[in-house]
Formats: sequence, structure tokens, C-alpha cells
Amino acid sequence: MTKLVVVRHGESTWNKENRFTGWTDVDLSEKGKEEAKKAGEILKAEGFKFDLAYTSVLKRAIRTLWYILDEMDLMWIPVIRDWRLNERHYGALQGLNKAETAAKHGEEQVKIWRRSYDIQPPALEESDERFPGHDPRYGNLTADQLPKTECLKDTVARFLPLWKNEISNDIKSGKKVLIVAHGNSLRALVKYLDNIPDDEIVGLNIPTGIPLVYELDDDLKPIKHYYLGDPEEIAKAQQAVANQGKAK
Ligand SMILES: O=C(O)[C@@H](CO)OP(=O)(O)O
Repeated sequence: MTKLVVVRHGESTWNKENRFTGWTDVDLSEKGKEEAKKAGEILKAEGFKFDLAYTSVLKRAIRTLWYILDEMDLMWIPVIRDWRLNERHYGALQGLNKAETAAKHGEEQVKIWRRSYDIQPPALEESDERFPGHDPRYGNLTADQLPKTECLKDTVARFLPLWKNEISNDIKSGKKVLIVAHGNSLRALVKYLDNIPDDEIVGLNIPTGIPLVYELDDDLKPIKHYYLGDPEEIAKAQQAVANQGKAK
């Protein structure tokens, strides 16, 4: 049995403002920094150790990882930053307020855009400054890897090769791995690991800054999983994520 720990970044400034974020590179809010430190404290208190960490190329995840490693006195371990762990690209919704979007298009439509498995939000034009092709950090991506929008199915498709060809090999070779990523890239991972059907993934919300532990067998099939923290607080935090799409 081996343990894999995954953490969604702490609250970002755009989580706080309730805006669709996607690949927009916003930083942590003050609360998000505290959540990240707390995640590190709890992992340390529970005796976790890591040999290797994976994160995205977005600073809310990278900084969360830094806080965790700092708390655990593990700032020296190798860190792999990979765009395939980025948040799902939210297309033309990026920057819009979720409650205002729900008031305009209806809560049902926003839920479809946020949580359906295979319906993409409206796409960006390549001329749009939000298109990742304008950002040097994505300079090595091929034209068909550069998203103009993504549904969760697209995120699963770009994340799985990273899991299958890299992360799972590290785990199988005995490395203790920490992944710090995003709500929807982690939904992609959880969907794959727990084999969650397309129509059930709609109900899964991952709270910010709370470590999620997966106990895996030798074939990396999950034996069980659990969050580290107070179950009531965690349930409340998950409900709060679901509620972000309400018109208010
Ligand atoms: O805006 C986003 O990029 C994500 C994560 O914050 O939001 P949602 O929970 O609506 O998918």
C-alpha cells in the first residue's frame, strides 16, 4: 500500500471574488495563504513525508505547494511543474463573476458549464489576449494542445498522459508523491482513480487547501480515500464550492 496526497490550492483572489478563473494566473488571497500553511501543518502533524511534488504552472498552486513544503521543512525536494495539471480552461467565461453569469444565463446553464462532463463553455478567439498561445510559458505546446476552452473530458484527456507516463511510474518506483493542483484538474484525477461515471462527476466538488489522501494498492487502484480535517468543515467547504454557481 502506498499513499498519494493531493491538495487543491488555497483560496485565490478570484475564488474570493467568485470569478471564473481557469488558466488566469491569479495569486492566493490572504485566507488562501493561511489555508496552504494549515495544509502543511496538518500533513506534518500526521507524519507525512514526500520525495517529489507535482504542480501546475499557475502561481496559486505553486505558492500553495511552497507553503506546504515550507511548513514540512521539505523545500529541497524536486518539484515538477506541468501545464497538464493546470485548472480546466474556462474559455470566454474566464474573468466573469459566477453569480452574475448565473443571473444572466440561469443557474442550470452555469451548472452545465461548471460541472457537466462533456459540454464546453464558450470558446475564446485566438486573437483574445486570454488565449494561452500568447503566453511564453506555453511556448512548447503544439497548436492542438493550446485550449480555447475545455470541458472536464478535455482536462481528463490532457491530464491522463501525465498520470500514466510519469506520476504513476514515480509512485510505483516507491516515491512518495504530493500533487498540488486545481479544483477541476483534481476532479479529473479523482474521476479516473475512483472510476466515477460521467454523470456522477457533476456532484463532486473539491474544497481549497484540504489534503486528500489516497491509499493505493500495488496497481495504484484506490483502497480508500479521506480528507485530513474536520468532516463537518470539509462538507461545508464542498457545499460552498457548489454554491458559487448560484445567482444569489
Ligand atoms: O473558476 C475556476 O477556474 C474553477 C476553480 O476555481 O471554478 P469552478 O469551481 O467553477 O469550476
